Amino acid sequence: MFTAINLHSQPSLNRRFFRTQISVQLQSRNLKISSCLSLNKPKDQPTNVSTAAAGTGTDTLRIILAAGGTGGHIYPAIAIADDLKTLDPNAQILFVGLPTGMESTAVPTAGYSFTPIQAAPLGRPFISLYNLFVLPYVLIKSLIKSFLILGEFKPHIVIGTGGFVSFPICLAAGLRGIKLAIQEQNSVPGIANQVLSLFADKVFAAFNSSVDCFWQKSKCVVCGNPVRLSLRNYASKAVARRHFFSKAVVGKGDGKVVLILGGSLGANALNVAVLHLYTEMLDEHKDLFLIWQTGVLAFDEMESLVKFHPRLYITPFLHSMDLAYSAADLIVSRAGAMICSEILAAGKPCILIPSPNVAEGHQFHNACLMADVAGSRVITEDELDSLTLKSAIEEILDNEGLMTEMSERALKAAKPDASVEIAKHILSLVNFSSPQG
Ligand SMILES: CC(=O)N[C@H]1[C@@H](OP(=O)(O)OP(=O)(O)OC[C@H]2O[C@@H](n3ccc(=O)[nH]c3=O)[C@H](O)[C@@H]2O)O[C@H](CO)[C@@H](O)[C@@H]1O
Repeated sequence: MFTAINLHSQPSLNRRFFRTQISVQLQSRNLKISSCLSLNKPKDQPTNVSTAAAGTGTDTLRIILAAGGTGGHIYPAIAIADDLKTLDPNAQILFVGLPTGMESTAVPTAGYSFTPIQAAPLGRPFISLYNLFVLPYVLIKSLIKSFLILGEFKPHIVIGTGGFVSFPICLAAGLRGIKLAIQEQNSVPGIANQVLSLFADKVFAAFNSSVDCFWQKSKCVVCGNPVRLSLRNYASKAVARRHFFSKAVVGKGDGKVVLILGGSLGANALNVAVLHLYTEMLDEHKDLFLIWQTGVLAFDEMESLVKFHPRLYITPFLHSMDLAYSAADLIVSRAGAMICSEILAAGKPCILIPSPNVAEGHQFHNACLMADVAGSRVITEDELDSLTLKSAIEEILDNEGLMTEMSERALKAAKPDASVEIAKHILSLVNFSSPQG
């Protein structure tokens, strides 16, 4: 039935193939990322701790933002930094993250100083070589580096938005009695943020449900997730669609656009399902357009298997998420907390496929919450195949009334000003009033 390639016949082989691909590409990508580090440094920005702190008077606000690993932790930190800068343009901001993580390029690109530290993920609670030897060694090393950074930069506050790299510097700040705030994106907090909440002055939670899980409920304030400034203002649908498709094909932009997102790293299960359905869907629906973000690691593989189609845009990573959200009528995505919050802010109907491979199954809880507040459809990875996904997409696209209802509910549940609210809380935590009033 499907003309592209029959991957169903070899599911286990496929998974193994993807895993091998991932580890091989990861190694080469790490090399590429570290070598781009210097190329991506903004010229007008200081690039390390001492130069970032240099010239700062005693009355200049100094903030460290600790974030890393994936976009879901890095972009909320950048959103908070942008709003802090709007409120206090003189504030000195330093980001701390992994030397080879996505943050090492995303942060300098956003115009902020970045200093790397090595860190390791907290192990699960069982006895293993990793937990007994590797973790304590890396943790002690990263704590020492964190104390040095704190001593040199002298921040008034440290803000952690997650990723295991944020743990040592936040812990060091807590131990040194420096003000500490953490931001939890998910509906269920991870263990690192639970531990850090013991030292934190404030916990910015995205959802009420995560407050219920925190040991330190009195420190929590529910603000929503900090959505980037660029995702709070959208271009028109027609302009956005012409960014992805040729004018001759997209015309006045009357067709339907489905945006497929695998999260900042991509999602193999979703890629395989889309690979099986895209030709049939595009053939059956002549007004349908697909924007498909595969993730960097799977892109070469997917691109080599996909046949060119003028109504298909395939990319490893979307650098203009504002245009992607604006172009879309329907979004099919993993249930990462930031993407969920951005979908609400954009007011779009969505189908969510939560990743089963995340701590405490938090994406499933995020997806259930989205179903509750915005009527989002949820397909578990066990249920996911091309037929299930195709009929879920068609059910929504064929029902204008349902699409409008889902959009309205999403907009009603959105908290687009979360980042401004968090920035204001931070200024009051450190007793700095905004020069902007
Ligand atoms: C595998 C994993 O650990 N996933 C976690 C990670 O997801 P992940 O990093 O995928 O985070 P989200 O899906 O929540 O957000 C991704 C962020 O990257 C941006 N983006 C994404 C794709 C793209 O092509 N371009 C782009 O700019 C999005 O606009 C968004 O701001 O952090 C989330 C927030 O803690 C968690 O809920 C997820 O469970």
